Amino acid sequence: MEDPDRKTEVVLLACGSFNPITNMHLRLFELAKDYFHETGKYKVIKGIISPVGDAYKKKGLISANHRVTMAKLATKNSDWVEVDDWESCQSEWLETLKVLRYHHQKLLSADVTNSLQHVPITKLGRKRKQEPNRHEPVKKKNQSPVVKSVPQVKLLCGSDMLESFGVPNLWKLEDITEIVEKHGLVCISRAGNNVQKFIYESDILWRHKNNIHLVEEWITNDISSTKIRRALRRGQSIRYLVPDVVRAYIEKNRLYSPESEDRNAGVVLAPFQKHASDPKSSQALSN
Ligand SMILES: Nc1ncnc2c1ncn2[C@@H]1O[C@H](COP(=O)(O)OP(=O)(O)OP(=O)(O)O)[C@@H](O)[C@H]1O
Ligand SMILES: NC(=O)c1ccc[n+]([C@@H]2O[C@H](COP(=O)(O)O)[C@@H](O)[C@H]2O)c1
Ligand SMILES: [Zn+2]
Repeated sequence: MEDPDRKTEVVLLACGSFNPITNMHLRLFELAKDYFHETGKYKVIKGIISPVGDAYKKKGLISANHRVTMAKLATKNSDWVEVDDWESCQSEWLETLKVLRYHHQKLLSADVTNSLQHVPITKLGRKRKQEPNRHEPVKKKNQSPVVKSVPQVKLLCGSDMLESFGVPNLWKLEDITEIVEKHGLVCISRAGNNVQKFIYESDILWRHKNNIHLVEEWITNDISSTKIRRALRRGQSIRYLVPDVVRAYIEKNRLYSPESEDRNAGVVLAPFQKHASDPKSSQALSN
């Protein structure tokens, strides 16, 4: 029997440039975890940082190799947030929905593997033949079944990312719908954004507002990667704004300069290239 007090397990996935990762990116995870635990209904079991690939073509985006390394250094002392480089290793830019699907699928496969490990070897062949790809709770002899649902993968973002859903040609309406319908979104407030009004003004977001978790950041902190890169270009200190190991890595490799800021200058951002001709994405959230 399913325990009604059992908490829903959640994995938080943050997608972005992380150019470079800042203390604020790490704070996003802590804020979201506190929020979910305070509801009493969820248990956050893992946080994943997925730096975007170079094919995103954002102006000033330095190589994924460096961005992933910095994110790994920044999270090496965390016992629950990790970096996944699958997205950044793809040769083409990937829609965020595909990244969410990938991580959900990965958890599903891990869960099935774990379940099968509990099934006696003699039964494995038969079980596989009868129920291909079925995800079933494992029933041990003389025990109640171990009901284990696969964790939900929720997209963790700042309010600027949520509001970017309204930028023409940037997101496909069907992607936004699947993100809020099947996965869910956790959005941390960010200075200058009025995300509640934004949700109110979109029928799709309003319909799924129960799956959009808004987290107020009371101890405000407006660090951004853009400001970090700007300070570095000007030879100013970034100490206490990014983890010290990240600062040391940037200095050692002389990562940000006026030249690096010019990378991809004049190049069209991948989502615009991909969606410009798609009428479904032109006005993603027009009502
Ligand atoms: N200060 C912040 N408050 C809330 N969310 C934030 C903050 N900084 C970053 N985020 C969120 O972190 C995710 C990754 O963001 P991203 O890599 O673009 O960092 P950024 O600081 O916004 O960088 P850039 O200035 O280059 O756009 C996004 O969802 C973004 O909204
Ligand atoms: N249609 C989409 O799925 C879509 C569009 C724009 C940006 N994104 C993602 O949002 C993130 C935005 O990062 P930046 O704020 O650094 O540009 C990136 O991970 C990018 O891949 C996804
Ligand atoms: Zn950003």
